[in-house]
This record gives sequence, C-alpha cells and structure tokens, in this order.
Amino acid sequence: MTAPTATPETRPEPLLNPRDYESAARARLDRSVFDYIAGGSGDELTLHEDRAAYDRYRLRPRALVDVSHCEPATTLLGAPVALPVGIAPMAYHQLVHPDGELATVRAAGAAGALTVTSTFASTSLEDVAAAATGPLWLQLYVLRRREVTASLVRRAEAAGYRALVITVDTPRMARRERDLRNGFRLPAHIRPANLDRDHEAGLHEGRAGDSTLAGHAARHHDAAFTWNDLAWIRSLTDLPLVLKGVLTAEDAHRAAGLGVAGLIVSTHGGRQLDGVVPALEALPEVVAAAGDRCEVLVDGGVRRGTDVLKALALGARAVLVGRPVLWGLAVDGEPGAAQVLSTLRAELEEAMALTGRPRLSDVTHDLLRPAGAGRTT
Ligand SMILES: Cc1cc2nc3c(=O)[nH]c(=O)nc-3n(C[C@H](O)[C@H](O)[C@H](O)COP(=O)(O)O)c2cc1C
Ligand SMILES: O=C(O)C(=O)c1ccccc1
Repeated sequence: MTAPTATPETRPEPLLNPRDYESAARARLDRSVFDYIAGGSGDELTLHEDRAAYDRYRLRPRALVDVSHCEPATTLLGAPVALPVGIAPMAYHQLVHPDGELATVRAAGAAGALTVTSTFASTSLEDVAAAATGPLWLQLYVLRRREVTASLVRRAEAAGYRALVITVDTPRMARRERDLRNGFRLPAHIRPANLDRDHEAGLHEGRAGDSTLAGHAARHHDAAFTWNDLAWIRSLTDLPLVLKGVLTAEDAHRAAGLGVAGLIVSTHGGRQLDGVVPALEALPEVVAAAGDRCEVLVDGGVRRGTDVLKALALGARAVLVGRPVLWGLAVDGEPGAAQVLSTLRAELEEAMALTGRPRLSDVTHDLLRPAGAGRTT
C-alpha cells in the first residue's frame, strides 16, 4: 500500500495528547454539545482545580533501578485489567459520534481497561455488554421510580456487569451556565436507551435559559435517597457496590461500614457542587478512612501518565478518565478513543520507568513532594 502523499502544508497535525484531541473535537462539534461536555457548574472553579491539583505535586525519581520492564497491570474488584485507568461513566456518547458507547467500550476492551457505562447511555446496557471484552461496571442513578432502578440492577446482572456504581453527588443536577445559555437539549435522534419513553419526555425540547437535562434530573432523580436506602439496593443484588462522588472521610467510613466494596473520589468533573475540595486533595482522607476495606479510585482532571502515577502514589487503586475519551471518540470514533487510552498507557509506563518504579507496588507516597516545598529562597 502506498502512503498518501502529503506536503508539509497539508499534513494534519498529529494529535498527541488529550488537549490536542479537545481542540480537534471543538472544531467538529456543535458549540452546545462541546460546551455540555467541557463545561462545569457555577464559576467552573472545581473544573479547573481538579486539574490544577495534579500540578501541585512534584515527582521524586529514583535512579539506577532496572526499568527494562514496567508493568501497569492490576485488578479492580478482583478482575484483571491491563492498566489502572478506566473510562468514567458519561451520558450519551452518541452526542459526539454515531458509534457512541459501542466504540468506546471496544476501545476499552482493546486496551484491557475497565468501562463504567452510564445509566444515561445512548446505547442499551445489553448492547454495550455484548461489545465488551474488558470488565464492565454499570453506573446507577437512583430514580424516583424504584421499579425502574430495580430493573436496571437486574438487567446489569443478567448482562454480565461486575459492579454497580451508585453516583451519590447528583441528587439534583447543578446549574451549568453554559447549558443554560445554550438552551442545551438532546438532539432528536439520541435517547436514553436504558430507559422507557416516560423517562425520555422533555429531553428534546429546550429553550434558551433552560437545560433539559437539569429539568429531567429534577423530575426523575430521587433526591430523597439516603444511606438507609442503600440497604434496599443491597437487597436486590449480590454485585459489589461502588459509591461515586465521595469526598470526605466521614462518608467513606460510613460506606465501608455498610459493606461497600469501592469508592470513587470525584467532583463529577467539576459539574456538580462548585467549590468543593478537588478530588485529588480529598483522596488521602478517603484512603485513610476506608482504604483498608474498599478499593478507592479517583477521577477528574487526569490528563497525563504522570497524573495517573500521582493519584496512585496518594493511594488510589486506579483512576477514571472522562472527557478525553469523548474527545477521542468525537475526532475518530473507536480508533480515536483507543488512541487516547494507549497514549495514557504509554505515558504511564514512561513515568514508571523514569521515576524508577517499574511495579505499581513501588508507586508509594515517597514518590511525591508538594511543588515549591523545600525552597530556600
Ligand atoms: C459529558 C459528561 C457526562 C457525564 N455523565 C455522567 C453520568 O451519567 N454519570 C456519572 O456518574 N457521571 C457522569 N459524568 C462525570 C464523569 O463520570 C467523571 O466523574 C468526570 O467526567 C471525570 O472528570 P474528567 O472528565 O475531567 O476526566 C459525566 C461527565 C461528562 C463530562
Ligand atoms: O451531565 C452529567 O454530568 C450527568 O451526570 C448526567 C446526569 C443525568 C443525565 C445526563 C447526564
């Protein structure tokens, strides 16, 4: 096969990292879709701080270690994964590419990575499971209509999902001003494929000053769901439960006491309460409170292999990435999402090699120092 000739002027810029993919995705997507994905709530303080928290740590590399083989494989709730990076649950992947969740789950499978499928996927959880080759967890929003929630749990079990991720930071959707300004609504051809037509009503007719997703969450999410109700979910299934959106030692401790198997330390990517503690900053107290009983993951702002290493050094078992996967999907479908994951893997292996930590068990707290600490001037 002959490679197409390209002059230096026409050769496309290589897309090397999530930021490159974000710029390329921005050029392709409708403004309101780009803003829905990229944006956060309020002043977007937490959106920025989640990312900035990673830059406040510096790495302390060890020299003269045999790093000829670096091994990022681990297990998550007992299932082997090729790397400690999974795909965060995100609604409606078809917003950015017609292959939607099928493309992202295939990309994750090829990478040997965990996928967390959203309740609000635009592809049914059964179709996602049929395309999966790696481990799958289902993210669950507890809906007012308990029989709908219960049926999602049963369907997840039947389709082979290995854990339920209950998102606890969204009793209502926070005001996201980009979506309000844009009058964000779901395009007519995209629907919450896991839910019935009753749960679709109102998602497609928006107007400026309104976000149909927020109105939808206000109607359907159960804002009265509490710790006491977790026992109800527990009674429905033997699947391990994971709580997503825990940011305090108090909640981590309580969850562990109830037999929760995993915790995802998360600000929802800066899309819920603006001004909360950044996820990376909350991670150590959650690990201290429950790390002996729960597997602790973190998400929000992970963009580099060195970010993954920093999260692991602070006690995370793995990280999830959100937006970068959607940017990859938007630009190039399954290969784009796969490229984002494989770049993160390559960067992680590079960071393991260059810090002299060839095994994940070598990635310990002494790898880090706060930026600026130890300055003498
Ligand atoms: C477009 C979009 C949709 C999301 N939908 C969900 C969802 O349905 N359920 C959920 O628990 N979290 C959802 N999240 C939050 C992500 O799971 C994750 O916490 C966050 O995106 C991680 O931050 P990152 O995008 O900086 O990697 C969504 C995030 C985005 C960007
Ligand atoms: O947009 C989100 O962050 C999100 O979590 C969500 C929740 C309900 C429906 C769609 C998206």
